[in-house]
Amino acid sequence: MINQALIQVKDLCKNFGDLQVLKGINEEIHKGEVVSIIGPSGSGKSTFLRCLNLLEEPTSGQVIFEGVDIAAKNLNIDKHRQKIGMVFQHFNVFPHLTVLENITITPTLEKGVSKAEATEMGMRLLKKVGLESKADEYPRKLSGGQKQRLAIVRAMAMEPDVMLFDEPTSALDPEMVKDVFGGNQRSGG
Ligand SMILES: Nc1ncnc2c1ncn2[C@@H]1O[C@H](COP(=O)(O)OP(=O)(O)OP(=O)(O)O)[C@@H](O)[C@H]1O
Repeated sequence: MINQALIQVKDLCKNFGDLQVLKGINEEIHKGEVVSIIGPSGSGKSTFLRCLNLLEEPTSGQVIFEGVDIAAKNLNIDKHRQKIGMVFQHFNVFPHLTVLENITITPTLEKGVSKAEATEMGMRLLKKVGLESKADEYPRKLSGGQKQRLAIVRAMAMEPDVMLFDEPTSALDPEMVKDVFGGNQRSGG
Protein backbone atom coordinates (compact mmCIF):
# COMPACT_ATOMS: atom_id res chain seq x y z
CA MET A 1 0.00 0.00 0.00
CA ILE A 2 1.35 3.44 -0.89
CA ASN A 3 2.23 5.77 1.99
CA GLN A 4 0.62 3.53 4.58
CA ALA A 5 1.17 4.84 8.11
CA LEU A 6 3.66 2.82 10.14
CA ILE A 7 1.45 3.20 13.20
CA GLN A 8 -2.26 3.98 13.13
CA VAL A 9 -4.02 4.58 16.42
CA LYS A 10 -7.80 4.46 16.28
CA ASP A 11 -10.02 5.69 19.10
CA LEU A 12 -7.63 4.35 21.71
CA CYS A 13 -8.97 4.33 25.28
CA LYS A 14 -7.26 3.14 28.44
CA ASN A 15 -8.77 3.12 31.92
CA PHE A 16 -7.21 2.07 35.18
CA GLY A 17 -10.32 1.25 37.22
CA ASP A 18 -12.36 4.47 37.29
CA LEU A 19 -9.47 6.56 36.01
CA GLN A 20 -9.84 7.31 32.31
CA VAL A 21 -6.32 8.00 31.11
CA LEU A 22 -6.60 7.79 27.32
CA LYS A 23 -9.88 9.04 25.95
CA GLY A 24 -10.16 8.19 22.28
CA ILE A 25 -6.78 8.92 20.71
CA ASN A 26 -6.50 9.00 16.93
CA GLU A 27 -3.05 9.39 15.42
CA GLU A 28 -1.01 8.32 12.43
CA ILE A 29 2.75 8.09 12.45
CA HIS A 30 4.69 7.61 9.24
CA LYS A 31 8.12 6.17 8.56
CA GLY A 32 10.89 8.67 9.24
CA GLU A 33 8.82 10.92 11.49
CA VAL A 34 10.10 11.99 14.90
CA VAL A 35 7.08 12.68 17.09
CA SER A 36 7.11 14.16 20.61
CA ILE A 37 4.20 13.59 22.95
CA ILE A 38 3.87 16.52 25.30
CA GLY A 39 1.61 16.85 28.33
CA PRO A 40 1.56 17.37 32.11
CA SER A 41 2.87 14.73 34.47
CA GLY A 42 0.32 11.94 34.85
CA SER A 43 -1.58 12.84 31.69
CA GLY A 44 -0.97 9.47 30.05
CA LYS A 45 2.10 9.82 27.81
CA SER A 46 3.79 6.65 29.10
CA THR A 47 0.49 4.78 29.04
CA PHE A 48 0.07 5.72 25.38
CA LEU A 49 3.57 4.49 24.48
CA ARG A 50 3.07 1.31 26.47
CA CYS A 51 -0.15 0.61 24.56
CA LEU A 52 1.83 0.70 21.29
CA ASN A 53 3.70 -2.47 22.20
CA LEU A 54 1.05 -4.00 24.45
CA LEU A 55 2.92 -3.46 27.69
CA GLU A 56 -0.54 -2.11 28.55
CA GLU A 57 -3.65 -3.64 27.07
CA PRO A 58 -5.93 -0.94 25.65
CA THR A 59 -9.43 -0.82 27.16
CA SER A 60 -10.80 -0.20 23.66
CA GLY A 61 -9.70 1.03 20.28
CA GLN A 62 -7.03 -0.24 17.94
CA VAL A 63 -3.33 0.04 17.30
CA ILE A 64 -2.39 -0.94 13.75
CA PHE A 65 1.34 -1.47 13.24
CA GLU A 66 2.57 -1.96 9.67
CA GLY A 67 -1.02 -2.76 8.69
CA VAL A 68 -1.56 -5.39 11.40
CA ASP A 69 -3.82 -4.97 14.43
CA ILE A 70 -1.52 -5.71 17.37
CA ALA A 71 -4.41 -7.18 19.34
CA ALA A 72 -4.97 -9.86 16.65
CA LYS A 73 -5.12 -13.30 18.23
CA ASN A 74 -2.50 -14.79 15.89
CA LEU A 75 0.01 -11.93 16.29
CA ASN A 76 3.38 -12.98 17.71
CA ILE A 77 3.81 -10.26 20.30
CA ASP A 78 7.51 -10.99 20.84
CA LYS A 79 8.17 -10.52 17.12
CA HIS A 80 6.13 -7.31 17.22
CA ARG A 81 8.11 -5.98 20.16
CA GLN A 82 11.38 -6.72 18.36
CA LYS A 83 10.32 -4.17 15.76
CA ILE A 84 9.86 -1.49 18.40
CA GLY A 85 12.88 -0.16 20.29
CA MET A 86 11.92 1.21 23.68
CA VAL A 87 14.04 3.50 25.84
CA PHE A 88 12.58 3.53 29.34
CA GLN A 89 12.41 6.49 31.72
CA HIS A 90 15.23 5.23 33.89
CA PHE A 91 17.16 3.77 30.98
CA ASN A 92 17.10 0.23 32.43
CA VAL A 93 20.62 -0.70 31.39
CA PHE A 94 21.96 -3.96 32.83
CA PRO A 95 24.31 -3.00 35.69
CA HIS A 96 26.19 -6.33 35.70
CA LEU A 97 27.15 -6.16 32.00
CA THR A 98 29.72 -3.91 30.37
CA VAL A 99 28.61 -1.15 28.05
CA LEU A 100 29.37 -3.29 24.98
CA GLU A 101 27.73 -6.40 26.45
CA ASN A 102 24.60 -4.34 27.17
CA ILE A 103 24.33 -3.83 23.41
CA THR A 104 25.31 -7.28 22.16
CA ILE A 105 23.30 -9.47 24.54
CA THR A 106 19.84 -9.11 23.00
CA PRO A 107 20.78 -9.46 19.31
CA THR A 108 22.84 -12.58 20.11
CA LEU A 109 20.23 -14.19 22.36
CA GLU A 110 17.05 -13.20 20.55
CA LYS A 111 18.06 -12.80 16.93
CA GLY A 112 20.83 -15.34 16.62
CA VAL A 113 23.38 -12.73 15.54
CA SER A 114 26.96 -14.03 15.95
CA LYS A 115 29.07 -12.62 18.78
CA ALA A 116 31.58 -11.16 16.29
CA GLU A 117 28.88 -9.49 14.24
CA ALA A 118 27.15 -8.12 17.35
CA THR A 119 30.45 -6.78 18.65
CA GLU A 120 31.18 -5.08 15.34
CA MET A 121 27.73 -3.49 15.29
CA GLY A 122 27.98 -2.57 18.99
CA MET A 123 31.27 -0.75 18.47
CA ARG A 124 29.89 1.04 15.41
CA LEU A 125 26.88 2.25 17.43
CA LEU A 126 29.03 3.29 20.40
CA LYS A 127 31.22 5.29 18.06
CA LYS A 128 28.16 7.02 16.66
CA VAL A 129 27.25 8.34 20.12
CA GLY A 130 30.82 9.00 21.25
CA LEU A 131 31.02 6.14 23.76
CA GLU A 132 33.49 3.78 22.13
CA SER A 133 36.11 4.45 24.82
CA LYS A 134 33.59 3.22 27.43
CA ALA A 135 32.92 -0.15 25.77
CA ASP A 136 34.51 -2.17 28.58
CA GLU A 137 33.27 -0.03 31.48
CA TYR A 138 30.26 -0.90 33.62
CA PRO A 139 27.24 1.42 33.42
CA ARG A 140 27.71 2.71 36.99
CA LYS A 141 30.72 4.61 35.69
CA LEU A 142 28.69 6.46 33.09
CA SER A 143 27.10 9.87 33.50
CA GLY A 144 23.31 10.21 33.20
CA GLY A 145 23.58 11.39 29.59
CA GLN A 146 25.98 8.59 28.71
CA LYS A 147 23.59 6.02 30.22
CA GLN A 148 20.86 7.50 28.11
CA ARG A 149 22.95 7.16 24.94
CA LEU A 150 23.76 3.58 25.87
CA ALA A 151 20.05 2.82 26.34
CA ILE A 152 19.33 4.32 22.93
CA VAL A 153 22.00 2.38 21.04
CA ARG A 154 21.09 -0.79 22.89
CA ALA A 155 17.54 -0.48 21.56
CA MET A 156 18.87 0.41 18.09
CA ALA A 157 21.02 -2.72 18.00
CA MET A 158 17.83 -4.73 17.46
CA GLU A 159 17.28 -2.70 14.27
CA PRO A 160 13.71 -1.82 15.19
CA ASP A 161 11.30 -0.16 12.75
CA VAL A 162 10.26 2.32 15.44
CA MET A 163 11.92 3.76 18.55
CA LEU A 164 9.83 4.88 21.52
CA PHE A 165 11.39 7.12 24.18
CA ASP A 166 9.54 7.10 27.49
CA GLU A 167 11.39 10.00 29.02
CA PRO A 168 11.24 13.77 29.16
CA THR A 169 12.21 15.21 25.78
CA SER A 170 14.20 17.84 27.66
CA ALA A 171 16.56 15.02 28.60
CA LEU A 172 17.23 14.25 24.96
CA ASP A 173 19.96 16.13 23.18
CA PRO A 174 18.19 17.25 19.97
CA GLU A 175 21.44 17.36 18.01
CA MET A 176 22.22 13.78 19.00
CA VAL A 177 18.72 12.63 18.06
CA LYS A 178 19.02 14.33 14.67
CA ASP A 179 22.45 12.87 14.12
CA VAL A 180 21.49 9.34 15.08
CA PHE A 181 18.02 9.17 13.56
CA GLY A 182 17.68 11.95 10.99
CA GLY A 183 14.01 12.21 10.04
CA ASN A 184 11.30 14.85 10.30
CA GLN A 185 10.32 16.13 13.70
CA ARG A 186 6.74 16.63 14.82
CA SER A 187 5.31 17.39 18.25
CA GLY A 188 1.86 16.37 19.37
CA GLY A 189 0.05 17.27 22.58
N1 LIG B 1 -0.65 0.33 36.23
C1 LIG B 1 -1.36 1.38 36.63
N2 LIG B 1 -2.39 1.24 37.48
C2 LIG B 1 -3.14 2.29 37.86
N3 LIG B 1 -2.93 3.56 37.47
C3 LIG B 1 -1.93 3.76 36.62
C4 LIG B 1 -1.09 2.71 36.16
N4 LIG B 1 -0.16 3.23 35.31
C5 LIG B 1 -0.40 4.54 35.25
N5 LIG B 1 -1.46 4.88 36.03
C6 LIG B 1 -2.03 6.22 36.20
O1 LIG B 1 -2.36 6.69 34.88
C7 LIG B 1 -2.08 8.08 34.77
C8 LIG B 1 -1.16 8.31 33.59
O2 LIG B 1 0.14 7.80 33.89
P1 LIG B 1 1.36 7.90 32.88
O3 LIG B 1 2.50 7.21 33.50
O4 LIG B 1 0.89 7.43 31.54
O5 LIG B 1 1.57 9.49 32.83
P2 LIG B 1 2.72 10.36 32.11
O6 LIG B 1 1.99 11.39 31.30
O7 LIG B 1 3.64 9.46 31.38
O8 LIG B 1 3.43 11.02 33.36
P3 LIG B 1 4.96 11.55 33.62
O9 LIG B 1 5.13 12.74 32.71
O10 LIG B 1 4.92 11.95 35.06
O11 LIG B 1 5.88 10.42 33.33
C9 LIG B 1 -1.51 8.52 36.12
O12 LIG B 1 -2.57 9.09 36.88
C10 LIG B 1 -1.03 7.22 36.76
O13 LIG B 1 -1.10 7.28 38.16
